[in-house]
Amino acid sequence: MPAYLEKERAVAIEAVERAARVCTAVFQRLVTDETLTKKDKSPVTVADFGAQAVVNAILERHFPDDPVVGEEDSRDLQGDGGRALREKVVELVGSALDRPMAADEVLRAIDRGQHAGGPAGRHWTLDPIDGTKGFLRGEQFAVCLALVVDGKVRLGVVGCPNLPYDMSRPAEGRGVLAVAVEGQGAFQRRLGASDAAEQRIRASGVADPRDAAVCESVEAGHSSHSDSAQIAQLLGISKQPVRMDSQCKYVAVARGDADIYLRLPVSSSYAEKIWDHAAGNIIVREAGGCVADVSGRPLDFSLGRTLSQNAGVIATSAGVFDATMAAVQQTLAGKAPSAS
Ligand SMILES: Nc1ncnc2c1ncn2[C@@H]1O[C@H](COP(=O)(O)OS(=O)(=O)O)[C@@H](OP(=O)(O)O)[C@H]1O
Ligand SMILES: [Mg+2]
Repeated sequence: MPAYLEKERAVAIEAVERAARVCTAVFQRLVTDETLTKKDKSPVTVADFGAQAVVNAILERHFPDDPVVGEEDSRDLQGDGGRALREKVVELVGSALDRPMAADEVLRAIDRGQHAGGPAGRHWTLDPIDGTKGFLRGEQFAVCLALVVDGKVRLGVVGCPNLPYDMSRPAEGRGVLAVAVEGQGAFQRRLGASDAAEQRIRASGVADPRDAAVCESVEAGHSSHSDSAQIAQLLGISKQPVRMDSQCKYVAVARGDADIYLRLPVSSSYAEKIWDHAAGNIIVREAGGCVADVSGRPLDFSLGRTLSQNAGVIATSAGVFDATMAAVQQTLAGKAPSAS
């Protein structure tokens, strides 16, 4: 008998692999091109659309009835105004899939990502480039794909083209694909190696919070750096936090590079998007770690396109979860994030 979600796991890995190749190709071709500065946002736009089209086309081929909650839609690619961008994306998608695709097929593939999500049945959720700013800087970004069944994340794949495979031996190459299926543990393999061997990954066994390493967003607008400094102080942590873009932070906790990921709300009006957390969430949990929001509630993926009943995210290895939550609550007590 095939293992639970065996086909979905294989297809999701293939889709993330191909989408990651799209992103890397765009980066090499456009961001490093002398005519474009890294301030130019167009490379990320082309890669975002291209990666979403590629993943959605692969999902449709294997699972035609499964809807997708994806970050992008095709509006900017339509009509005369969208022609230049559309042509670039169509060419990119054709070469990534090894078959030409007509423009309307590409737009339709992108728009398969417009599902509303919710509690019933199956849907995929996709962030074609998570950490767009990291992508443009040539630092960390990730292609993230997850399957939600009956409101719960059951499968997650995070492709991290720029993450060292082994943090203690960075010279041995970059490119990590992390994958987890509910009940089956979390694994990593080398991104870009089709027959790559998989290695089980586990969150750290750190028990004393003073020994913990913290990671957080690069952008202070996405997670409060001042609150995290206060939490680290309460926990007796002297090491500086590692700042990294994207769901690579979940992978860092899942394989013990870091022990605590803090995402501390800056504004009470921002609702986290499910595609920014679904895949990373199951990878950390299957690696033996814990994930909750700043109130200690589990993340609720059954409510549509956002985590509307959660605020922030705390992901840690199991041994430091309680202490971290206590420090988070002490720090945030009586401090309402601004409503702007
Ligand atoms: N205000 C606010 N608060 C919290 N999160 C926000 C906010 N605004 C945006 N985003 C989402 O953050 C995603 C990037 O993830 P990170 O914050 O972990 O990385 S980064 O350091 O900011 O690059 C980023 O994902 P991408 O857009 O895919 O890069 C956003 O979806
Ligand atoms: Mg994102």
